[in-house]
Amino acid sequence: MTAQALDEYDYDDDHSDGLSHPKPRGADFSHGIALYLEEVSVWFDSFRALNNLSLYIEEGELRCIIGPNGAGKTTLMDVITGKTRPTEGSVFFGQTYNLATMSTEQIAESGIGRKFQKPTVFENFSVLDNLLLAAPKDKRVMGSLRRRLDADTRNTLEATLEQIRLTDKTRLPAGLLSHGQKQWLEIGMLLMQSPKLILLDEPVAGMTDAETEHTAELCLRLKQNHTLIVVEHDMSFIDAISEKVTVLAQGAILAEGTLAEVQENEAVIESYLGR
Ligand SMILES: Nc1ncnc2c1ncn2[C@@H]1O[C@H](COP(=O)(O)OP(=O)(O)OP(=O)(O)O)[C@@H](O)[C@H]1O
Repeated sequence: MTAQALDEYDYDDDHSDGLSHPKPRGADFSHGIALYLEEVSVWFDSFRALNNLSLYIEEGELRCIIGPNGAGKTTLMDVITGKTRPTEGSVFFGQTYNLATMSTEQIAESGIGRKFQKPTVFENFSVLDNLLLAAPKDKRVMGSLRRRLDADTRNTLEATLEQIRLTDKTRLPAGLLSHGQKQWLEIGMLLMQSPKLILLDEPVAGMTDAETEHTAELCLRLKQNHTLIVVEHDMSFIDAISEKVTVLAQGAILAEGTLAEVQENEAVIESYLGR
């Protein structure tokens, strides 16, 4: 019961303290493209992990990236989030942000959120406190004497708990959640930052079938308000959520299309899916 748990915090809809307004997100999607990579290569010494890769993700798209081990999927996510710099090529978030020149923190603040495969929630903290800790720094209330939530944060919290279906677990220490629930909590922690683009790295690894199904539903809900890139090996999950699928192999795009289309592609069958 969100309302009761949230009522333990003072409610502040007075924005005059200047802390209550979300930072404006500057990413300009006016051309309909959320993310574009052009002729990106990443060299690790003499090994080329990404090979002249060009990728365009439209605003509101849910793009699935699949491919064999070592194809370059993680490297691609690392390039988007600034963890790895492209050796060649350009990476833009909307029209505005040249990601190749920004720090990981600046990229996160610009509206790109990434969930890694392994959940990293604070196990001793409640679901609610994990979400509050993930709120942008100027909105955190944990250290303050008055546990005060501004209207925006409260609204974001309620919407997030609803999205991740943990509304009835707000007081539970995160360590007591199931593996799937921890993953959803971590997605919720991303949502507290109001990202425009969400990257999910193998979100259903280690999940039960029921959890996988719930995660597919969550991704489809997220798609209503976010652009998503999902890297996953689980084909039944991809089948449940996918529109356009990009198949990577040896750092380059092997095929792109619906899952059915790429599954029939001879090169994809040879290098990844098999017969
Ligand atoms: N820091 C690094 N130094 C050297 N080689 C690296 C580095 N990071 C990745 N690689 C290599 O680049 C290639 C692509 O790796 P990457 O992790 O991007 O693949 P992947 O598609 O995510 O694979 P998986 O499905 O197994 O996670 C691999 O051959 C990997 O060994």
